[in-house]
Amino acid sequence: MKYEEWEPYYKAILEDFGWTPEGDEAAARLISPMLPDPSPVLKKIRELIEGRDVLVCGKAPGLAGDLLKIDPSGYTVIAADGSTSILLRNGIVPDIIVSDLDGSHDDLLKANSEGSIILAHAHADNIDSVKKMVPKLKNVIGTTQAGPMENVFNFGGFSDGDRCVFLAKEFGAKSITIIGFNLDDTNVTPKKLKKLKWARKLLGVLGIKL
Ligand SMILES: Nc1ncnc2c1ncn2[C@@H]1O[C@H](COP(=O)(O)OP(=O)(O)OP(=O)(O)O)[C@@H](O)[C@H]1O
Ligand SMILES: Nc1nc2c(c(=O)[nH]1)N=C(CO)CN2
Ligand SMILES: [Mg+2]
Repeated sequence: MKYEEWEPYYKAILEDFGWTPEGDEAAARLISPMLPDPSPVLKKIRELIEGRDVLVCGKAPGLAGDLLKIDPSGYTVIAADGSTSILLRNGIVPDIIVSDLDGSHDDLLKANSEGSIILAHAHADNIDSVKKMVPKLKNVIGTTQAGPMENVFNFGGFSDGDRCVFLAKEFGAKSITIIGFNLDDTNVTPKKLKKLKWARKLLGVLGIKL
């Protein structure tokens, strides 16, 4: 999704959470010089997604059960952040992890060392994690929810799970199968529930009803 198309949703999210863009913009400027040349990683992402069946994994409690019903081997597996830990425990190394670095750092590093590409998302509230983790990662590109920079990308989407789906769309997936999502989960904080509501709305923009 082009930034011009994303921006109205971003503005509405900022307003809904009572945030301003400056913190996100500062985070993008912070991560930018920490990143290696994105071209080889972008090429790998395209190879992994374009024309391929993609499996997006969220971190809802149902993920482990959903994994019993599907054979991930025919898919490009994209993990939303915290779902990485559950996937690793089930013997699955995600091809790509979309993360704002608030899941298990050890599991993120383990998956990365075993081949997972990382999309590290910088926002106003994860600056310490960006500073700590990004220098330790390889095969990493940076993302932002604010205006993109030359090497800090915005493919659309807000929380890790919906950003996985926007990524799959952007890079031309043949199909997108979504597991480990429960957007009506009442067992979460009010802030998380608000993020899940946004996930439903943003997936709706892509024509995906969950
Ligand atoms: N019931 C659920 N609980 C948690 N995550 C869910 C659920 N259903 C779907 N998901 C997706 O799984 C992703 C898991 O990522 P993660 O737990 O790191 O959350 P996040 O996006 O960083 O949000 P937060 O800042 O609240 O942790 C979420 O972004 C969300 O889109
Ligand atoms: N400023 C800010 N941005 C976010 C936040 C958050 O907590 N604060 N959480 C997200 C979930 O992936 C995505 N973006
Ligand atoms: Mg996260």
